[in-house]
Amino acid sequence: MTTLQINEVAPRDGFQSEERFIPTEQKVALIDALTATGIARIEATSFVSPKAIPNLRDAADVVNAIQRRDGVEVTVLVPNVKGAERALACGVDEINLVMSASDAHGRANLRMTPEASLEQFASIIQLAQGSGVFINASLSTTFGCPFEGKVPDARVLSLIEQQLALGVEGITLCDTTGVANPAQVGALCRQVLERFPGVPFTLHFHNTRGMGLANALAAWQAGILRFDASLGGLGGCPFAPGATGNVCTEDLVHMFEQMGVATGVNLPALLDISATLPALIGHDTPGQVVKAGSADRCYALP
Ligand SMILES: CC(C)(COP(=O)([O-])OP(=O)([O-])OC[C@H]1O[C@@H](n2cnc3c(N)ncnc32)[C@H](O)[C@@H]1OP(=O)([O-])[O-])[C@@H](O)C(=O)NCCC(=O)NCCSC(=O)C[C@@](C)(O)CC(=O)[O-]
Repeated sequence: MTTLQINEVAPRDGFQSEERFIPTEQKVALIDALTATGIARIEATSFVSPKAIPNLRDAADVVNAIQRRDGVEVTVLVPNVKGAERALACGVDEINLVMSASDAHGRANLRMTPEASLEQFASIIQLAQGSGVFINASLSTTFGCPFEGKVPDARVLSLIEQQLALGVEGITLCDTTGVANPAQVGALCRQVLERFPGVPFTLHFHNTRGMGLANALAAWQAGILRFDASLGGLGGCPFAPGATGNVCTEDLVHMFEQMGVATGVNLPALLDISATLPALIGHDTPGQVVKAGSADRCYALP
């Protein structure tokens, strides 16, 4: 059976909305620990406006300081050409472009409509030509928008088609505010896999309404093998009202491993790192397995 690919996004999606600044060396230490657990990819930071996201103002310092490990790709979130120039200067493995499927979230988050984002993508792909950097694109509000409600599948499919036509190589479908349900996820995943064979699709869920793991399961049952997830369940887009944490990495890994689906990730190591998060960020995390222990945990008789 194919091993799943887990993309750890806590250093980006998780830290972007934390109130207190996490010192650069602590970010680097966390990333270095995470890349030793068997994850396929780490979203180390984002190259965005430091005024908009002060906690990631040290993006270049983080990318330049982390250890590079064979088999673990370093990706960074990029919204525009300025971000791409900064990312390319650091020698990342992947650029994860971001745009929204809905106009209103696009404007709130990126000050761009989807059409304007696609124009940025075209310039960035030109800029990255010959660099060997993989171009992924994350599509926010794929399953619904906090301002506009349901986003029609036809719009999502059309935007995917336009991204691919520009030269985007991989696509992440994002449930920004945790509105997706497993039936909806299964149906859309089957559609994209059938319509765009060979394109690596990743699913990015937020657990805002407790449907994150169920949605990941539905996506896997439809044939998806790549998942974004965030250590401790941290995360959330600061420009999407009501957004809360991503599906928790250790809970996701635990679920799949318990089902006999290989993730390649060392769960005990991940849990050890997750247990250090509250001290790092100054508050508890929503992760569950770190508190309850693995399902095969047995207690001593009273
Ligand atoms: C949207 C923009 C780019 C508009 O940037 P803008 O159009 O330049 O307008 P602005 O007024 O916001 O710009 C403010 C300042 O930032 C500068 N700037 C502009 N871009 C960059 C850059 N790349 N790197 C460094 N600096 C930049 C820009 O030059 C300007 O500098 P000033 O003239 O004031 O000195 C900016 O406002 C921004 O970066 N916002 C942050 C967006 C963000 O990080 N959102 C959260 C991440 S997306 C997310 O969480 C969703 C996701 C991916 O997880 C999936 C999901 O669940 O949906």
